[in-house]
Amino acid sequence: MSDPVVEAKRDAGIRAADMVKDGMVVGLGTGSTVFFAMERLGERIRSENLHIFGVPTSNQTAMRAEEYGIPLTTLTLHPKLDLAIDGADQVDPKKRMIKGRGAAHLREKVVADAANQFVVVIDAGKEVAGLDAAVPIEVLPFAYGSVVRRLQELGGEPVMRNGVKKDGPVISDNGNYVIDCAFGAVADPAGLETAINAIPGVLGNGIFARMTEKTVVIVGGRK
Ligand SMILES: O=C(CO)[C@H](O)[C@H](O)COP(=O)(O)O
Repeated sequence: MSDPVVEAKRDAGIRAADMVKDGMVVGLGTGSTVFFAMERLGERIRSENLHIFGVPTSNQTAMRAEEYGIPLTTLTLHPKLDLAIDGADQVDPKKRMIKGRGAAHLREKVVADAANQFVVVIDAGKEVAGLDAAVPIEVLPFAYGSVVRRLQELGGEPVMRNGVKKDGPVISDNGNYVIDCAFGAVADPAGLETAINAIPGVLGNGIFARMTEKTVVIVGGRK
């Protein structure tokens, strides 16, 4: 029997991939929903002779792109992208979101920022009335202790993200630590995004509250 959440993710991914036009340069996010979009892009490359390039946001996405036959490029060669496709962990009615379950949010935000349009693919379970998930924060290992103290001063409860099947901290694709910091209900997502980023040693955080105008949310299974 098919899983309705998986089918919703597949539907969202396919619909996002079908927004891609010949000649586009596309940001490729990270996560199970984006991988459905990438699988579909690979099929379109073969069946329609679609010519596109992708910019991957993680090592895992780069490996999937190879598997699906999506040619890759870099932000150095293509600093402006036509669109970026990515998943999210929570999305509110104003299209503000929390990302970073996969610890790829730093590169995901860089790639989303570079794109003319940000296409977010989710299942309905990701929709929330207000953001309240712990915020993933990528941190320079040298600054870990002082960043923890600053996050506590902001009212957060920072927890080091530890590995699964690996002892000790998760090391991001960029060689840094990841802190998950709960703030309860986030009343001002844009303000909190800015306040966290202002802490020396923070490299990026998973609140995406400043690109809502160019964001399109596709909820799988819903037209
Ligand atoms: O932010 C992310 C990775 O850092 C993912 O896009 C987010 O966690 C959604 O993943 P999935 O599509 O597997 O539910």
